[in-house]
Amino acid sequence: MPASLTRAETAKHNTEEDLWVIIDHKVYDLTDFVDAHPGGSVVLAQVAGQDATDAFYNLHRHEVLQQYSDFCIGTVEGEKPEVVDPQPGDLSQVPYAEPLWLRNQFKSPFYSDSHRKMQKAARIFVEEHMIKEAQTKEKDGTYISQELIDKMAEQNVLAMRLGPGKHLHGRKILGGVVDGKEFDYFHDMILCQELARMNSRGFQDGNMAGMTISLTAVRQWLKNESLKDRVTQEVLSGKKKMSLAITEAFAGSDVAGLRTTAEVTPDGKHYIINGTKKWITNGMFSDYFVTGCKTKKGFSVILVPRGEGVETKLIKTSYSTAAATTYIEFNNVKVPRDHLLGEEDKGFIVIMSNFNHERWMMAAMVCRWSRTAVEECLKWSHQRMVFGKPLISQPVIRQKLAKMISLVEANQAWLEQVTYQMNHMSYADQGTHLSGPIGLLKQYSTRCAHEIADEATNIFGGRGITQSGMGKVVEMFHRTYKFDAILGGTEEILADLGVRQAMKFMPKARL
Ligand code: HEM
Repeated sequence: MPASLTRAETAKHNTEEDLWVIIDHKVYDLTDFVDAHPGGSVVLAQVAGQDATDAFYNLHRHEVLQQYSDFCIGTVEGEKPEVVDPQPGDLSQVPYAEPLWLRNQFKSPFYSDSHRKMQKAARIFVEEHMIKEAQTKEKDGTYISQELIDKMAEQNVLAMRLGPGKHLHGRKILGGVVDGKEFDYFHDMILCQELARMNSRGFQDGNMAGMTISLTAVRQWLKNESLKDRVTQEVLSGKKKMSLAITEAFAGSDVAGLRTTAEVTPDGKHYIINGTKKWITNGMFSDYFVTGCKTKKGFSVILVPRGEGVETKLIKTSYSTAAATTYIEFNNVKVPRDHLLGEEDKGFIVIMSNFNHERWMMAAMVCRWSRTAVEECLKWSHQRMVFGKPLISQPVIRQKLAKMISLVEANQAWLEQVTYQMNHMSYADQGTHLSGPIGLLKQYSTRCAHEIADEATNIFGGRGITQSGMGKVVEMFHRTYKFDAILGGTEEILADLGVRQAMKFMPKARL
């Protein structure tokens, strides 16, 4: 039991040599921390012996108090802490901080008990095992630990990332809360949105994003069954890593402009691959590269194991190098011919069919990120005092919040509609009927993120452009939402795709 202390007793400890303060009805002995305090000793001396709740929350995130809880020596007699102290798995009580289906007052036709159990288990897993590493790696730029990969493999988190399918049958997910057979696109969406809560955009990609977008293609298109099974087993058990290597410095979306070549050897048994790839997520630590190449009469996709002639170099982008964004050089790399995905010269369909799931995942994640930015702004504008009043008492701030909330809610509602369609369509039908809507959804999500990041940064002011402290979440969101606007297809390409796909079904109607 923490000690019960009076305000009068606390007031006596009012010097730099003996310094207590009250924060949210709890007493903290900061005597041994004064010299180490990042904000310096002067500010602490100014509030020594006093209630420093407002001063503290104007300058620090609540998580600082959780990290330094050892300094707490008791609670003020007859008083109770008021600030919510979130525990792993908790839902946020801030309005609009969770999608409507997770709020007690609201109902949704899309979610079953199984989805709810999965959400809870995923949140606890992320909070207990991932957030700390994510935030550390985001800062120091090093890659995900094998320990975390092993933990994700053990709980089948890696397998879930590929979406629903046979690879999940017989697997128990997150300690058995969901059977692999019942896993659908809503479970998939929930996982994406819970992972996005790590607030570490570079690490988010560093966390096996390469596998998520390349093993799917191998499973769908590689004809050599034993090779397919072996690679799947190696990657889903976390022993090997892989990435998708399509983009080059010479060409991105226009596959026809790619210059990496794959020439068949005179005996017809191998390809010899030459060329370069750029911005390849996870390339630095990948063992396999699903690589787009020019072949005799077109474009082909080939599974290239790391080996002689493959060289990888780190590229620094505006998010963390934890993503392991890579420049790759293939110099006379010899690969057996049965490592081809689909048909030779017909690789376009392999890449195109793979894009839907990737783009939809990105839309789900960026929507969740946008929501986190809204939550941050609601909390901040509620607690921040300006001109003697909370920031939220300014009508201009409420207008900004109204716009941000509306964008997020509209985005989530559309995402759920598309997800429902995915649950009720074959993979092939999704290619025909959903690639347009998914393209539009992704470009809309990132356009919304653009607006939200802009407003959120202005609400946070200087803190919104500072990488530590109160505005760090908004700062990262503003700096990194563009990755979602570019990776997997730029907004312009996707908007165009959406309209062109729609025109394919245009009847000969007249006004
Ligand atoms: C339990 C008590 C406290 C702890 C553990 C603590 C810890 C910290 C930490 C870790 C930082 C670095 C920035 C961050 O991570 O947010 C910081 C910054 C700061 N702290 Fe504290 N602090 C405490 C109380 C206070 C109080 C009572 C005041 C003022 C009256 C204060 C004033 C500041 C200031 C001015 C900064 C610099 C903020 C900035 O750069 O924007 N701190 N503190």
